[in-house]
Amino acid sequence: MRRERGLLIVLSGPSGVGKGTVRKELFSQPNTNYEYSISTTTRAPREGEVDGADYFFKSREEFEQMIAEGKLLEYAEYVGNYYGTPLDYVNETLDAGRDVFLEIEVQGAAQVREKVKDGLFIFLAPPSLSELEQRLVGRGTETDEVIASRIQTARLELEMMNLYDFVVENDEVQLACDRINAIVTAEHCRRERVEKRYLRMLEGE
Ligand SMILES: Nc1ncnc2c1ncn2[C@@H]1O[C@H](COP(=O)(O)OP(=O)(O)OP(=O)(O)O)[C@@H](O)[C@H]1O
Ligand SMILES: Nc1nc2c(ncn2[C@@H]2O[C@H](COP(=O)(O)O)[C@@H](O)[C@H]2O)c(=O)[nH]1
Repeated sequence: MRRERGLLIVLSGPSGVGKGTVRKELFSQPNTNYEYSISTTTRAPREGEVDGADYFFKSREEFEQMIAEGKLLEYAEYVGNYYGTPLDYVNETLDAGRDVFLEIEVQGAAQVREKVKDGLFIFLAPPSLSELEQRLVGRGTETDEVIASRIQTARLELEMMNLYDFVVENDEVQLACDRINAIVTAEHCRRERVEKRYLRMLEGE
């Protein structure tokens, strides 16, 4: 029997909105059925970050080699560093019938949108721009200059939210997780219904 391909779930949104926080909370819940795709980056590890768990940390040369060899589903240069999604892991996991969860910035999400027509695209939005800035400042991982650059980029990114299937506000982490889980569940139901309708139609031919 043919195994059904998994669903590719893309969570995107501006830096500091809480994508990583929401993703970690989602994956800490025992009933979560998604597989997280670990990205590769040329950014230096932050304190406490582990190679192979938070990111696969690479040199620019290594990353450019991966681009040249077609090993990335998407990649983007974001505020001075490369970030990308390893292609093989995504394909192998989807082929095994498991859902894959990407947490990526908006340029990369736009590339995936072009390539994976049946993906599920969710934009995580902040309650306000000032709250976004407070979160970036409060995280304390970037210099003032980088924060200013990320806020400037965020203004452009927010304009792209209408290109997504769903916009989820991250006012409270648990609420945002509940909304995402509800969207994924609904998407599974919708696809199942469409497939069943097709099967009935084909049987009637
Ligand atoms: N709902 C929330 N309410 C208040 N603070 C939040 C909320 N969600 C996340 N934060 C805080 O905002 C900061 C940024 O969150 P996080 O690092 O998850 O953002 P991000 O979107 O993954 O950023 P980046 O894209 O730069 O990796 C963190 O300090 C986090 O604790
Ligand atoms: N296009 C991609 N963007 C990615 C990927 N992995 C992470 N990201 C995004 O980059 C920014 C910055 O991340 P940070 O860890 O330096 O704060 C953030 O928006 C991430 O979501 C990826 O594989 N592709």
